Amino acid sequence: MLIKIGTRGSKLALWQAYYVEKMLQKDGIDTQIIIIETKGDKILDRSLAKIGSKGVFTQELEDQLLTGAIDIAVHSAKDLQSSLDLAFELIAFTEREKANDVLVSRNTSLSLKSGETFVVGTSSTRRIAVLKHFYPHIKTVDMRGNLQTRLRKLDEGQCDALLLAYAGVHRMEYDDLIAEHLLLDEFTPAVGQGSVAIECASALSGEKKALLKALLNDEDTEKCLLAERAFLHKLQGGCSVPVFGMATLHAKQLSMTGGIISLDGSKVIRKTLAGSETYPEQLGTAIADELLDAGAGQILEEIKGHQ
Ligand SMILES: NCc1[nH]cc(CCC(=O)O)c1CC(=O)O
Repeated sequence: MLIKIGTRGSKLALWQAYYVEKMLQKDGIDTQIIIIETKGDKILDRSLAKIGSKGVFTQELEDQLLTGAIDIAVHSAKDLQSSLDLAFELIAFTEREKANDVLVSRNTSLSLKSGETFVVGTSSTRRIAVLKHFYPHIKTVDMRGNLQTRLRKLDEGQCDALLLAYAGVHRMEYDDLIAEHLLLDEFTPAVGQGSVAIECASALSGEKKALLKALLNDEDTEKCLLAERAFLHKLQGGCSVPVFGMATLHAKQLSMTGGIISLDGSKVIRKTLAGSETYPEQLGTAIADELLDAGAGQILEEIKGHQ
């Protein structure tokens, strides 16, 4: 059997595609990697919030799923919208890498905790808001582009450090530049961070779907991601809204922390609940409901007014 794998062309995206390819090849499946450029790759001079985050990294891949030019699209799970069109399905989530954020710099003695003032490059509304809340002495500059572009900007002196997902830094083998691992209680990651999601057209054959799920899906990660994505869906957050959420599964106990932070970092609402691993979506939805009861709707309105 041949599986055609669609991916964006950045180094991190290709790492993810090769990772998936290796898992398939191990079981004797033939593969072909097809690189597809998305709007998010082409437009680098505007923030994601301004482009309109919906589908910026996924639209062109979905177009090719429909034509059959590719069988699967490989995504960073956190780049995916919280709900897909009915014509598409997520059939697998790969085992999650450590989900925390890291501070990256050529000067690895830098630390947010030190109280020293320095400039951090990031364009994530979540990371900017969390910095303002916990580390108001830190200055930020907007920084988009793939990891290699950001590192170049760091080397050009546009900032002293970057705030990035550990998963991407590790996969690109930049571990030596990690100055600090950030706490999950402060920098709770974006929904899906660290996992690779496999999308297919709903019309893909049942045989291919079953095989792909069997070879690529990590059930524990899937349960966590289902909870997180239900949470995101209920709060209607795209990747440009500073909503965060992370579920974990220990000894069959599913637990999740989810929250929202205002853009200026002044208001944070965060809840942690435990739930049943059999119904992960219920847990995500319950956390979203608790946040809405605690005033999340008002923060969401403020953010929409801003963009
Ligand atoms: N928004 C871009 C993006 N999408 C996925 C990752 C990192 C890897 C991952 O979480 O799977 C990154 C870069 C970053 O946030 O540092």
